[in-house]
Amino acid sequence: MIEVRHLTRRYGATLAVDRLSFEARPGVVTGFLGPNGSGKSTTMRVLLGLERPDGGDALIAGRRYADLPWPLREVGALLEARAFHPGRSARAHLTAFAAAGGVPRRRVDEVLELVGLAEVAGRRAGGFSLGMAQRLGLATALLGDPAVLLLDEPVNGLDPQGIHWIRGLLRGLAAQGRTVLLSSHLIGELARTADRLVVIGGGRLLADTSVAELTTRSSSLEDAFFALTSGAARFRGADLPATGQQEARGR
Ligand SMILES: Nc1ncnc2c1ncn2[C@@H]1O[C@H](COP(=O)(O)OP(=O)(O)OP(=O)(O)O)[C@@H](O)[C@H]1O
Repeated sequence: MIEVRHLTRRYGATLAVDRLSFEARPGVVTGFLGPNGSGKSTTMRVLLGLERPDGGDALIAGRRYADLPWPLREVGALLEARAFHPGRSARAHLTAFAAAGGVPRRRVDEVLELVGLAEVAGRRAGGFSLGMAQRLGLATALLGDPAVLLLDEPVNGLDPQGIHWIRGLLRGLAAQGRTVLLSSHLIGELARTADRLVVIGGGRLLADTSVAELTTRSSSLEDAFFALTSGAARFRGADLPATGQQEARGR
């Protein structure tokens, strides 16, 4: 479970996240959608304890990241594709991570198999294509067998076959009861993978809705996205979660 409650984060004069509230629940792929610069990565970085909020809370399994006893086993994250030492092999990278996070070593081969990197596990990760690097990032996220996954634009660099594969993987992980939060600025891509969509713009919640509902209310998903992000949305209010509605009513 992920809970973001009235989260605010500023960078100087820029209000990157503005009293944002939403939840991502177990068993569901939640798409986190917004144009470039809308605050998605900032929200994820706060959830992962990499940034401090100026206000509000960002909780995983009811706790702030810093208060999780075994973070690697509670939450797996993919923020940047090439977050590894280029001279290390994929196996060495994962083994070092496993040792640091208290994860049994046998899990390394399991995740290499899961992401389709078993055959190249001994190669220098610095020579990996972007698609292979994304797979290694996913393997790292899955290492601790976490109940919560936070993935920032995970399909970047993947070919159509890779995108198809990652969709199946993420849906399978949600079907096992995990919480999956998946960010993108592309609505079409998210709609194929996610069950629910949390849409933000300018750091604020614009809609919290199901893909099915958004589809029935608009002539196309792209139209719905443009309507929402241009401020012409009619979804605001109707689809806001209870906390957001209370806030909108001035509580
Ligand atoms: N470290 C930082 N210092 C200053 N401003 C920042 C910093 N990080 C983000 N911002 C600003 O905060 C706002 C939100 O950025 P953020 O990266 O969270 O958006 P995003 O939705 O993830 O965008 P993208 O889809 O391009 O990744 C932007 O205006 C950005 O310029």
